[in-house]
Amino acid sequence: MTIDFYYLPGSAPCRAVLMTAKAVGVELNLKLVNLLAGDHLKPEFVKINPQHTIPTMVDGDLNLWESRAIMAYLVEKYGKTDSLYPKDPTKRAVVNQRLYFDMGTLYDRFGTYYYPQIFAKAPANPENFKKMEEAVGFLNTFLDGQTYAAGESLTLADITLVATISSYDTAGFDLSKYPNVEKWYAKCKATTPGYDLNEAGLAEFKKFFSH
Ligand SMILES: N[C@@H](CCC(=O)N[C@@H](CS)C(=O)NCC(=O)O)C(=O)O
Repeated sequence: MTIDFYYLPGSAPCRAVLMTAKAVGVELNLKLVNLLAGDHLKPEFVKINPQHTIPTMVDGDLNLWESRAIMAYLVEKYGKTDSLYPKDPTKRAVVNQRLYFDMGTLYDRFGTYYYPQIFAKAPANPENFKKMEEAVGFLNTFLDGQTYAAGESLTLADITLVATISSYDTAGFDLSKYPNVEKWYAKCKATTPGYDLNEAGLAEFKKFFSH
């Protein structure tokens, strides 16, 4: 069965799903959605996802959006093991905490600081910059004494967080003040399946920050 995947290579949540699919060994039928051309607002796409966001996945009767929900679905439905999203409630709780932290805090604060500058030519807001620094500081603390974001092995927490942190890096945010994050980031780059797909997407993403 074909899994349709509506995406843009540069989008951080899309990059996270691409890496997850690679890690799980699932092939996605890639369908580009050009946000700048308004593809996501066309009736045929709104019919699939009324919220008109990417990433969006269609697998049989299931239309699914929200990157972290898609990632969890791919592992649960197609993963040969549960290592990326452990079934054990205690382990899964920690992975979930990191997934929600990424969505509600780390990635959210990135968008709050950078996107008005990029898309609305608004001036930088130093208060929002401090919030971003605080969020990366939280991640640095979570990583104290452990190799990966939710313990000693790679999980969906790392995949979503590395998509976000690589966006910070690409935007020119200085990670050198966060040694645990730097070490973990290097480890993720070397060990996350499909990290090359993230790199390729970042090349697109970078264009927004180059002028
Ligand atoms: N929390 C969502 C965020 C999705 C999102 O905001 N995607 C952006 C592109 S990166 C988008 O589709 N924007 C167009 C819109 O909201 O209409 C996720 O993780 O999937």
